Amino acid sequence: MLEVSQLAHGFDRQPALWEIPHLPWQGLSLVHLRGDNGSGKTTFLRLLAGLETPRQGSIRWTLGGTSVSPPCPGHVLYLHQQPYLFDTSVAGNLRYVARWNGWRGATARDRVAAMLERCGLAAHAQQRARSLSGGERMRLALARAWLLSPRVLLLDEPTASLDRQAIADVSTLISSLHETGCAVVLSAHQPSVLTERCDEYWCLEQRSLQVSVFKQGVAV
Ligand SMILES: Nc1ncnc2c1ncn2[C@@H]1O[C@H](COP(=O)(O)OP(=O)(O)OP(=O)(O)O)[C@@H](O)[C@H]1O
Repeated sequence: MLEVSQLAHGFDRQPALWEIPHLPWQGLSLVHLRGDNGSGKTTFLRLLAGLETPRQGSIRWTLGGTSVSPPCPGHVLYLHQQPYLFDTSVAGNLRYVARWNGWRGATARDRVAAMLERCGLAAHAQQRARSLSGGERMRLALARAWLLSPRVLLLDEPTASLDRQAIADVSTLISSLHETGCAVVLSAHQPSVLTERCDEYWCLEQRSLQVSVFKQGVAV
């Protein structure tokens, strides 16, 4: 699903943050991207989403049998740690996506209502999205992404600054999304219930990417 070749990226005249000769990924595993502060995790995720253009090398996503370079709008989504929310109600944020999807009338209403329930936001439907707590904001951003049925979600520190309950809630949602067949790469500094569920680790260190894969807790 993902094929990265000879990738290198840096800013201004600085040396490359890292060099990644080859990274193939089938998109089935739940991936935890880790690395020290400044190792280039956000930059890597933004490159995979097509929000930056690599200095060198190529990134190809295979979606529905077609190989494409990012950006892949609606298919490969990047979610920032403090996701942008439209300045309207919680339900309004989801209705916006419903319209984008071409849903109208009862179809749109039912799907928005079902997603609000699924993400535990039904009681907040009429609240202004920007007044939500950090955990609720992330759940709304995930709900909005989910309505788009993306093939890949790239999550930048989705549980940073959240308390234990909010981490558990967000983690459950991300796992559910992953179980629907959406490929997920998430960056996180702290181990959490979410990172413990990951079965593949991409570690940016010493200007390179180390990959470890686990099956039933055993490295393969
Ligand atoms: N637009 C930019 N212009 C110049 N330098 C940048 C830019 N974006 C990132 N950098 C630099 O690239 C390096 C990697 O940044 P990045 O945010 O990708 O790291 P990170 O691993 O996500 O860090 P953290 O864990 O602290 O969030 C940092 O030194 C940062 O200052």
